Amino acid sequence: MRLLLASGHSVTIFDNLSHSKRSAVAEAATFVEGDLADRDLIQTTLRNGSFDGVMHFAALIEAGESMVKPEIFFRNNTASTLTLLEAMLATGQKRLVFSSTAACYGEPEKTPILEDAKLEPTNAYGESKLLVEHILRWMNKIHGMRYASLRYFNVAGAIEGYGEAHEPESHIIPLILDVALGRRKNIKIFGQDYPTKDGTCVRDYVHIRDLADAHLLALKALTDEAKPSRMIYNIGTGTGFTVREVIEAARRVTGKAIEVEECDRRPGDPAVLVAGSDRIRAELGWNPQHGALDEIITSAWEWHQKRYS
Ligand SMILES: NC(=O)c1ccc[n+]([C@@H]2O[C@H](COP(=O)([O-])OP(=O)(O)OC[C@H]3O[C@@H](n4cnc5c(N)ncnc54)[C@H](O)[C@@H]3O)[C@@H](O)[C@H]2O)c1
Ligand SMILES: O=c1ccn([C@@H]2O[C@H](COP(=O)(O)OP(=O)(O)O[C@H]3O[C@H](CO)[C@@H](O)[C@H](O)[C@H]3O)[C@@H](O)[C@H]2O)c(=O)[nH]1
Repeated sequence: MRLLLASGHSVTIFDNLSHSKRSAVAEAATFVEGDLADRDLIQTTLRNGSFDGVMHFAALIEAGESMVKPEIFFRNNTASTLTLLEAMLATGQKRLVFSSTAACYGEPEKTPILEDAKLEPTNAYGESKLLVEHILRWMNKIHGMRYASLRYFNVAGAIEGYGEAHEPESHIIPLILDVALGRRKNIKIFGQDYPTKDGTCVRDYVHIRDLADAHLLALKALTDEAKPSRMIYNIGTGTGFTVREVIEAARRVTGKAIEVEECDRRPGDPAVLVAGSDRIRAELGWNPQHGALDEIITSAWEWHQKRYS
């Protein structure tokens, strides 16, 4: 949103505020409070403006929760996305950037994961997003909908006063920083027996600023009819870190001890998710600048302290 505004775009945010606050929306953006399931309101919103494209971020995002209540993920992430797509078709809006996920892959056969790797999610969250990718393929084939599906790996870090906060918080870096700030007693490590160098899960952490750049590039490509009408890209750095390494990096950055508690595995977590992102680098010129883990955590820490101190 902030990068779009800074690049001269007008932005309309459509969100039901189920997992966010109105205050996160920049003053310069138009805000519509509504649910993805409300086709009439989406259509009215699309008709009220002139849009280069739709960026679709709205979703339930906790892989762990999806293994307890899968039905709400299929309803909210899959069925309601279909409602959005129907509204787009009805209003002649044919460009979409979709927030997909590394969770579409499941447990990879090879690392780094390339976009044509097998797609076998290990959690219902990933499946709910993969189903959208399948729907999009047909929307492209039959209706000519132009789309970019960006499979984010683990997004983290902060930019220009905007950082990572989920409601409730479930993500590893903000949780660790909560411990550093004394807002939580310890960080739980989910699983110590994964086939990784220290037994904890490996993830590829990508800075939110680099992710935002990828969205702008994708939108630009969608408006260029000479570019492919269907794009699928991994968004990650190509370097993975174990949970213990992330905690160690946070200790370095914050100077705090950060107590840990060793816990059982969280159902549905793949052992290793590391991106091969050469395709978006080659085709769209994506050039991530903020990939170093310490830099990501430093930006997150600065933001976290301001927010909660
Ligand atoms: N954070 C990550 O590491 C990560 C990684 C891969 C993919 N993604 C995807 O990126 C997107 C954004 O994730 P985030 O981390 O900012 O999560 P978030 O929870 O902060 O943002 C999701 C937003 O969607 C809204 N929303 C949910 N359901 C809605 C509905 N039915 N109608 C309207 N609004 C609704 C929520 O209120 C919230 O503001 C999601 O689609 C997520 O699956 C995130
Ligand atoms: O208290 C915690 C929280 C997480 N973890 C572990 O830390 C890693 C990262 O977990 P988390 O931050 O919850 O992210 P993921 O479950 O990897 O999922 C994120 O990254 C995915 C892409 O890789 C996205 O699709 C999801 O939306 C996003 O939540 C995982 O191995 C977890 O098991 C812990 O050990 N303790």
